[in-house]
Amino acid sequence: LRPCRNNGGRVLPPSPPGLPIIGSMHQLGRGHHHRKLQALAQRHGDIFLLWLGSVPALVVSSASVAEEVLKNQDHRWRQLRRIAVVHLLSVKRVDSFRALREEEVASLVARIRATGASDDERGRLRAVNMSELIVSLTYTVISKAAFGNKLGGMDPGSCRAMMKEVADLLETVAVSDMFPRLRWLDWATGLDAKIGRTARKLDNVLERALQEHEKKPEDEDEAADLLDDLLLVIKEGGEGLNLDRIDVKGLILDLFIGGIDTTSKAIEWAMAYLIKNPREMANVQEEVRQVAGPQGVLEEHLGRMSRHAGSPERSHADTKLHGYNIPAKTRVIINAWAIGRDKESWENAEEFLPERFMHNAIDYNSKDFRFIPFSTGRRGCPGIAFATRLAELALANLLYHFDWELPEGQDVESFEVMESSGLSPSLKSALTLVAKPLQATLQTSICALSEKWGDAT
Ligand code: HEM
Repeated sequence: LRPCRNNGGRVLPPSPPGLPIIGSMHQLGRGHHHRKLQALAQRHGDIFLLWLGSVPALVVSSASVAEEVLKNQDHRWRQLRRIAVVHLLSVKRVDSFRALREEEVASLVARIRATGASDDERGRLRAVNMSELIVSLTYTVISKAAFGNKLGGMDPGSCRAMMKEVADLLETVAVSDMFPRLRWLDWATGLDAKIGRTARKLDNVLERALQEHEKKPEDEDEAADLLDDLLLVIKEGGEGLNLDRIDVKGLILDLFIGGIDTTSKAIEWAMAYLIKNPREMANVQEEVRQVAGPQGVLEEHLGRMSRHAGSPERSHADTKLHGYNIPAKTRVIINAWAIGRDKESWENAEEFLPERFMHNAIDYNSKDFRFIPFSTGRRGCPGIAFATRLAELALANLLYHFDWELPEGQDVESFEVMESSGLSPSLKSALTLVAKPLQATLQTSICALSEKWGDAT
């Protein structure tokens, strides 16, 4: 209808044909939006406008346009974000949690051994739900880092259930997101009430954790956690700080929402792709086992491995991008998934080739816009060091301590590495694997050798 709509002399980006009232919403369907947006970009270009009801959204699908948006178009700067970057998630502070990470990863390995141990007379190992164990690892590490060993007096099970409620709400599309004038419909459908209930529950938990920390005597022996740090920053009041309780609770909640699922899914996806690509699995296991010590992988080993890796935004004012006029309040969707698979940027874009990232050839931390899992610029992820340290340590230990197989009846060819729908998609089905402990594997090889060569071995 309007490949290059001219709006009062202003040239808007091209947009797919829309329907009355709903605009282009029907093009998005119910899930896998990153794939649908990629297909639309193939037809309409790296930068196009999508009408979500009456709300315009600019979709960016190439590294060069993403660079322009993230570097130059974003002038926001938030005080809270600065605290997260400078005080809570700095490399130095992340270093200080090394013992916590190593302890929790060792406990993950022990849990896999225990859960997967054989319970039948043929000595067959049991399949382990790795998705569940991995998310429990990231949840424990982040909550202990944020609230200390007592987890702010929270019962871990109910806290996780509550975080799931929050994540589900974040994925719910409110009518008012698409049609701001129909805000009353969110009240009528009960969405407002549901949000209110979850917010109150969340606030109670965070308030309790906050009060416990405020009561804590200054000379208490227990090591400081991120909530202690935050209270100290506020007390010292530097940098013109003017934060209230809601800000403090909001920031801690951000760490939970931003950190737990993202990091566990990164580990889960890496495991799934390695299972699907046995040659890559063998290569990376060989390297991990050469570098690690007898106890497994410690953080000091990671740097010696060559495979070690060194919400919609809104434009606030009318602006120009690639020759197009972008009206104020347009949402911006950067399809990092499509950018990471762009054939212009990547050879064999759809293939799983970890060698691309060997020796840190590609900088995923803001300099190379062809690969931006953590976004970049002032909206970029402040938890990048926290996430990569934990994910690398966990993954390296999983690969060191076990050989991995699919459960009986499944084979690599039919194993589907496919994502679910949702804000940060996980695998469509939980990752269930058989973990053969290293010792058992060695023993099996020795037995095989003995059979082959007889007693001489
Ligand atoms: C592999 C793991 C992770 C990935 C892929 C990831 C990715 C991202 C991305 C793409 C954003 C920008 C979202 C936007 O544009 O609105 C973001 C924001 C954020 N991330 Fe992460 N993240 C990860 C882990 C973590 C961890 C472990 C933490 C904290 C412990 C964390 C804390 C945050 C926070 C607080 C924000 C919001 C920043 C702001 O509002 O300015 N993330 N993350």
